[in-house]
Amino acid sequence: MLRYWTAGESHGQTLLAMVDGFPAGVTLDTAPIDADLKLRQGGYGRGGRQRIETDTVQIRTGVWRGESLGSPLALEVVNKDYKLERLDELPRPRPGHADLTGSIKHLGGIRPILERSSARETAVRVAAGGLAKLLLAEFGVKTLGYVVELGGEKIEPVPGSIDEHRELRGKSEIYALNPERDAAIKDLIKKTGKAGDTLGGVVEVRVEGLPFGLGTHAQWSSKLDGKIAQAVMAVQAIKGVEIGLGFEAARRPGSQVHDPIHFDESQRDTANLGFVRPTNNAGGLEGGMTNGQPLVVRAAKKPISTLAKPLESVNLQTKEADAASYERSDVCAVPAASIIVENVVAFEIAAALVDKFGGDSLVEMRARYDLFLKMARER
Ligand SMILES: Cc1cc2nc3c(=O)[nH]c(=O)nc-3n(C[C@H](O)[C@H](O)[C@H](O)COP(=O)(O)O)c2cc1C
Ligand SMILES: C=C(O[C@@H]1CC(C(=O)O)=C[C@@H](OP(=O)(O)O)[C@H]1O)C(=O)O
Repeated sequence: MLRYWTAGESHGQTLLAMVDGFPAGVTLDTAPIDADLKLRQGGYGRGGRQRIETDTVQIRTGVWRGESLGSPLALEVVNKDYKLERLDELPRPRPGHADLTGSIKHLGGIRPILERSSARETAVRVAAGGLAKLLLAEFGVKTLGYVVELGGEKIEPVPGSIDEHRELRGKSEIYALNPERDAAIKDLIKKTGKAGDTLGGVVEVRVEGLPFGLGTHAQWSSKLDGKIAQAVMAVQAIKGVEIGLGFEAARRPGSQVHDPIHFDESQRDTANLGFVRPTNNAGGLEGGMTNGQPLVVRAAKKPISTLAKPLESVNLQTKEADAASYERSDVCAVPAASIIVENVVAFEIAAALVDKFGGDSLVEMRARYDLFLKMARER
């Protein structure tokens, strides 16, 4: 079973992800993981913290001569802005953040809560997802996350392959796939920030090259749609998850939702085994299993809760009305969220791949993957 946990405070010494169940024999190149970490720090609208940090991953355990050992991996991203001595401070709780509820739940202060609830922790979730993507790449699986809506403005991707789209995302400061929209959306973020406010948006993740049958129909807790929904909803500030048509499917008759099944002999040797679908409204998942089509997941991110023009709050000692605390903050982190959501989805897919094909070693996984494709084609 491939799984991970994270540890670390936003302004603590370091952030850690412990990854368990990762197969032996995978070449662990940290360059693509560092590239993801850099993207996660970027995107137009990020605040002052990102000028302090330069995130890179160190793989502390589970690696020998550049290859995974099949033992647990400890991934580390060190914080530069280390200042935990401020744990005793008592800021005013920010509406929308974990401050008020966390401090009551733990019968303590706000700072210990904000230190751990902070999305700084997503640096090591992205690192764990980046590691998972190294495994996925061995099986020809490609992932991409990008922004499709920001501040209520839809940003329709221009047509293109996943590789062309990766290039487009690389050139966009808002990580969208429509270069004509960048300037206006950046302007919107700038104006909103100047007004002391913040913006949310919608990100989409596409995954291509998936074989049939990752996940299962047989047990609720192992259905891949459920696993993906949990991983994505557990990203800070994500408030909704859709797979394929998502909520729109509820508004249409069945004939305009379900994807007809055709067979194309020329695609028999690809991951879809020749079963092609003229539409992909299911977003690549039927019955909790991948169905040979691209996976399409969308996530709604709420606006940042820390406002430069703070909302009403309460002084927790005097219980008197006072403005919520503000030091510094992102104005918009939707582009960063597209990378985070991509990587948490990638981890769940890698976990499902390990479940299906065995996670002891890459060579065994490959042999079992090839055997499965052969048996599925010949059945
Ligand atoms: C990439 C990213 C950056 C974030 N930056 C901030 C920030 O600068 N200030 C803030 O108040 N919230 C920020 N958030 C959101 C909070 O972490 C989040 O709203 C909070 O932990 C409460 O959790 P919830 O929104 O999931 O209920 C960010 C979220 C993400 C994904
Ligand atoms: C540090 C990161 O994001 C942080 C997420 C965050 C929050 O409340 O979630 C609050 C801010 O922290 P700070 O008060 O130190 O500026 C963000 O910068 C990061 O993503 O690397």
